[in-house]
Amino acid sequence: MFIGVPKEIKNNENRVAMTPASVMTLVQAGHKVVIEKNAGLGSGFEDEAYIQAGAEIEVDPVGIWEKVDMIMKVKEPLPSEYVYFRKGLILFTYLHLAAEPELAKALVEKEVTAIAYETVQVGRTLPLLTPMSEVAGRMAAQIGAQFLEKPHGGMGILLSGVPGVKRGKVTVIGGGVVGTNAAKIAMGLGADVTIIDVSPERLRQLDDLYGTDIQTLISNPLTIAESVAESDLVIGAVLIPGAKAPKLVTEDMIRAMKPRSVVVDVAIDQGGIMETVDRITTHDNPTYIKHEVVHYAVANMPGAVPRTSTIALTNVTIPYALQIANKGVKNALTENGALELGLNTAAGSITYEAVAKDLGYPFVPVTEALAKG
Ligand SMILES: NC(=O)C1=CN([C@@H]2O[C@H](COP(=O)(O)OP(=O)(O)OC[C@H]3O[C@@H](n4cnc5c(N)ncnc54)[C@H](O)[C@@H]3O)[C@@H](O)[C@H]2O)C=CC1
Ligand SMILES: CC(=O)C(=O)O
Repeated sequence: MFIGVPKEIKNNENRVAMTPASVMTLVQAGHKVVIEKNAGLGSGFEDEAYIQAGAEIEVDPVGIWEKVDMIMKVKEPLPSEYVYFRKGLILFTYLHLAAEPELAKALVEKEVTAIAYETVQVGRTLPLLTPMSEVAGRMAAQIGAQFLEKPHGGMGILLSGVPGVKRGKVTVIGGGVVGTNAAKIAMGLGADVTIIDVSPERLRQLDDLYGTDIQTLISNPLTIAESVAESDLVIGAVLIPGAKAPKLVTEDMIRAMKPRSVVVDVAIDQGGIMETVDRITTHDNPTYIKHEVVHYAVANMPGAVPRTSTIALTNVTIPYALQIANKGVKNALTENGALELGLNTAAGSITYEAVAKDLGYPFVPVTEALAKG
C-alpha cells in the first residue's frame, strides 16, 4: 500500500503521524511511504532521518493526497484540506466527528473511508486515544496551576499552599484516562483533589489506587454543583465514545465559582462539558474570561509537547496501520473488531452509531457500508 503523511496545519500542532521508526516498519513490510517536507521537524525528526528509513519526501501536499491509498494524520483535516477528499481514499487520524459536522459532511459526500483513532476500541479501552489522554490529563493539571497565577489571569493561588495557608481545591469531572492522569499530577502538586465519575465501579478503582488522598464522588447535578463552587480549578474529562460531550457544568455553576478561578475543558474535542465553553481556543491564545472565570479549551493539547506525544501516539497507531496496509482496508476491518469500531464513514454513510445519532444521519452498519463500497 502507498501511505502519505502530510504536515499538520492546525495551530501549534507539532506532532506528526509517523516517526522514522514507523516508516521503517512499513517499508520493511513492503509498503511505500511519502512524507511532506519538514513534517517531522516540530517533533524533532529531520527529513534525512525519514529518507534513511526508506520514505520519499514530497514538497507539495497536493501530490501526497492525490497519489496515495491511505493518508495518516494526527488531527482532523481542516476545511482547506477537504478539497483533497476523494472516493476510495483511506483516512486514518483523529476525527471527533460529533463535534465536526462540516467535516463529517465532506467525508460522506466524497465517500472517504475514514477510520477515527478515538473510536478504535478493545473491550472498554480506547487504545489509540489513551496515550494522548495521558498527555492531556497530565498537562491539564499543570496548565491549570499556571493559569491560577496572577500574571496569567488567575486569582493568584499556589495549589500546594504553604505551611499555615490552605491548599487549592481541584475537581476533576470524569475519572477515566484524562481524569486519572490529571488527578495524579494535581495531587503531586499538593492540591486537595476530588474526582467525580458516573461509574461506581470506576470510583472504587480510584479509591483502591489513591485511598484517602482523594475524594471520590458519584456524578449528579448536585455533587457537580457543590464541588465546582468550592474549587479553584475544574478539569473536564468526561467521554461517551464517539458522542458529543454532555454539558454537565452549567452556566450557573460557573457563575457560582470564585472570581478568577480556572476551568480546563479537556473534553472540548468532543464539544466540551461546560456550557460556558462556547469556542475552541488555540495554543497561541489559549484562554478567555467568562463570568470572571478563566476558561482554557485547546483541542490539541498534546501538540504542545510533540516529541513525547508523537512517539506515544505512533507506538499505538502503527500496528493498526500495518494491518490495514498488509490486508487491505476491508479485510483489516472485517478481521479486527477493534479496528472495525474505528470506522466512522465509508461509501457515503456514517458507520458509527453515536456520531450518526448526534449529527442526524442514518446509521449504516459497517458490513452494509463495506458491501456497497
Ligand atoms: N483537548 C485535548 O487535547 C485532548 C482531549 N481528549 C479528550 O478528553 C476526553 C476524555 O478522554 P478519556 O479520559 O480518554 O476518556 P475515558 O473513556 O478514559 O474516560 C471518560 C470517563 O468519563 C466518565 N463519564 C461518562 N459520563 C459521565 C458523567 N455523566 N459524569 C461523570 N463522568 C462521566 C466515564 O465513566 C469515564 O470514566 C475525551 O473527549 C478525549 O477525546 C483527549 C486527549 C487530548
Ligand atoms: C485526542 C486528540 O484529539 C488529540 O490528541 O489532539
